[in-house]
Amino acid sequence: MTLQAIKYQNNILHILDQLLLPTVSQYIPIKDVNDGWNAINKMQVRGAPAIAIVGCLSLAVELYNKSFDSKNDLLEFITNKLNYLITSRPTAVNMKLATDDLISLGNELSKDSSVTVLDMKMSFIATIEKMLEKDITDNKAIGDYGSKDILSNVSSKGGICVLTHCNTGSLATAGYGTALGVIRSLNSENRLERVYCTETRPYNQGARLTAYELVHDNIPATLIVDSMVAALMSSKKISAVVVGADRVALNGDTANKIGTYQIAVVAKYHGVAFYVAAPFTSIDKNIPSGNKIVIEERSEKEMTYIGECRIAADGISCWNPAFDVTPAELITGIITERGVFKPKELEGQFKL
Ligand SMILES: CSC[C@@H](O)[C@@H](O)C(=O)COP(=O)(O)O
Repeated sequence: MTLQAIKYQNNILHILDQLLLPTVSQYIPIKDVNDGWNAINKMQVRGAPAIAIVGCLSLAVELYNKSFDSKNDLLEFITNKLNYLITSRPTAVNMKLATDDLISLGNELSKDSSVTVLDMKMSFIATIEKMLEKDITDNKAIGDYGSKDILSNVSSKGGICVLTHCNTGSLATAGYGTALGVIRSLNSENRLERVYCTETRPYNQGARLTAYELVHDNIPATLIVDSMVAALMSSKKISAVVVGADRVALNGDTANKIGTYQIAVVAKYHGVAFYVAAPFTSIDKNIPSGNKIVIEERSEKEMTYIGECRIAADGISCWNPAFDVTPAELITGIITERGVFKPKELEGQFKL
């Protein structure tokens, strides 16, 4: 059975509480946008695509039981709720792009006199529900394109070793995953000898979540500490690094989990291909380059404690940026549901 971070049926939404993983698997109900905002902000759900899907579904659940006097009231309601959801976490762009799409749908429907208030409400709900399905289809396409591209650049016909960072799998998406989707595809084609996953300090998405998914799916995997990446590349044959993205700028600069940038630098030094796997819903065509990306800074408690146990010296000050930006020049390819692009080819995709 595949892992499911998001369970949605008949307008009832539950999410797997990722703060409790890997020791406890517990689903919690999300009954409205406030619950959605809190779950995203506390990182009970995380990962750029999952943040947008849960945020939007929390709105769908709230909308379902509400009635509106006019289409203007409905549009104002969803605009306010969506703009609130965007404030839950600032770096991933997916929630913002979903907001723009839903508001422009609202503007279109409000002008159409054949559409009733109820039609408009149901149309929002149906559009949001489709996000779940589309994310899985997109991830499978990412997996196929990515595995083909990686394999086309290796001479061996046998299994290869890859490295990934953070969690980009079923827990970060509607299912299958982006970078982890590429790894799943390599594995299902019997071309994966081993995936190495980093612990991903300070929140440990790699040790807690990616390792959990890999063990659950019987994928050959080895956990390493973040500071072992250079040693790994100098002592083992790593064919590629595949990571996800929270926001890709138009020039290909990519914000992803803190530590991604240093892995890209080390990969360049060792001549290892470095791929970003991300759906178009993670590409921000309004940002020309990575220096315009807002980087979320999180509580120092994530660094100074493990659970309730303090591990850092009392009184030390901390800096805890949750993401960093990998410059486009370090990226071999951006794997999307429409194919694999060089960073400089990305802009052209928005002119088609
Ligand atoms: C498919 S998930 C891609 C990214 O969102 C992922 O790599 C990542 O950085 C997640 O960060 P997180 O802070 O856990 O939300």
